[in-house]
Amino acid sequence: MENASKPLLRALSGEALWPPPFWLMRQAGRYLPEYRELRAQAGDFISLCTNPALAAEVTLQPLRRYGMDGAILFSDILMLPWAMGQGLRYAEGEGPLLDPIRDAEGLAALRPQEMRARIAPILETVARVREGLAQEAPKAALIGFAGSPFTVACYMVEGRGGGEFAHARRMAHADPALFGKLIRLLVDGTVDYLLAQAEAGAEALMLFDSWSGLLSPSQFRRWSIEPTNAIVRAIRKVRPDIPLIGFPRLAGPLLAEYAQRTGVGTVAMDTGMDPRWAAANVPEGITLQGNLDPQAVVAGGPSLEAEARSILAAMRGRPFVFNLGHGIVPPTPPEHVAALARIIRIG
Ligand SMILES: Cc1c2[nH]c(c1CCC(=O)O)Cc1[nH]c(c(CCC(=O)O)c1C)Cc1[nH]c(c(CCC(=O)O)c1C)Cc1[nH]c(c(CCC(=O)O)c1C)C2
Repeated sequence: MENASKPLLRALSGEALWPPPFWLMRQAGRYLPEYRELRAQAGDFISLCTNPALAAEVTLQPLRRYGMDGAILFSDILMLPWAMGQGLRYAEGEGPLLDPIRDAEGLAALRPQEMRARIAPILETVARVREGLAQEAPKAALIGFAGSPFTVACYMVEGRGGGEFAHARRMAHADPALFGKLIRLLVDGTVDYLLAQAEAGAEALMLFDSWSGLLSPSQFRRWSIEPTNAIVRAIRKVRPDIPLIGFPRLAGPLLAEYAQRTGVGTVAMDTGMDPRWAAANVPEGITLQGNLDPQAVVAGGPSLEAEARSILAAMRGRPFVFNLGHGIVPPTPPEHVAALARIIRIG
């Protein structure tokens, strides 16, 4: 299937389509009973992410129910540090736990040279999802992804989520040489990882920068915009046309500078971003994506409809991909997602 016939790829490449294409962050996952069943079969989360048959199946599950225009590879941003040898486990109810890296010795213990071998099953998943889409959903495009260097570094230094990443942000100020070394390692690893996904069949690539909004403006430029721009330039040398989506969550007005300076063709808006402000301040040629509150989908009813319609109204006439402002949450009733899909399809 050519790019020309896939609405998501057209919108990501700058075309204003109406109704807009849509997909939803974390569209595969715990809110779906069929996911919970498969997850129970796989055992732990890392086993699921490294089992190509099961991970491909989980990736396709939401498309069967809702007909999204995009499938996002089922994996996690922390599979990159895992592939570089950092200890990682997912504790029930606690989220990811890593062996924290706080000094030069910790950083030197990583084994980036092993990354390619360890991601092999993830690349196999990408290839299987492409085959599955060709059979079941030929107009849907496959999105590959990675975390941005800063966001991944937050987890690598802190060892866990759930807070404000004080150790990571402090290291960025107190020892920028060490933090910069970690960021450079991640820039190189992310370029390799994303290009490998593209080679295996990913048709668009997204960088999740979930925590860059915690940074001061000067630190945001140094640790989010600059590394993202380095990744974009390196990918563009090999794949000049592959659509790239950046998601600098909680960036506020720095979203405009991120859009101008990183080189990504699409910026994703978080829940707090006013889509009218983004439409006025992000250059016209850049596609916008977002930004319905995931809690509106949990609630459903008139608020879901009104919120979705106001985003659609703000984005009309502009290259746009409808999505949420952050990931779907587990208590979301599956029928509310179906209602949302109907609202978007009407436009
Ligand atoms: C379903 C899932 C994922 N990760 C985690 C889970 C829950 C694990 C389970 O089933 O128990 C653990 C898992 N992994 C992570 C977390 C968040 C930890 C925290 O609170 O800091 C959890 C619970 C870290 C993570 N992981 C991700 C981000 C960036 C986006 C965001 O901000 O939400 C982040 C920050 C990306 C991610 N994560 C995932 C995907 C692919 C699926 C899809 O989108 O449909 C993607 C793109 C999948």
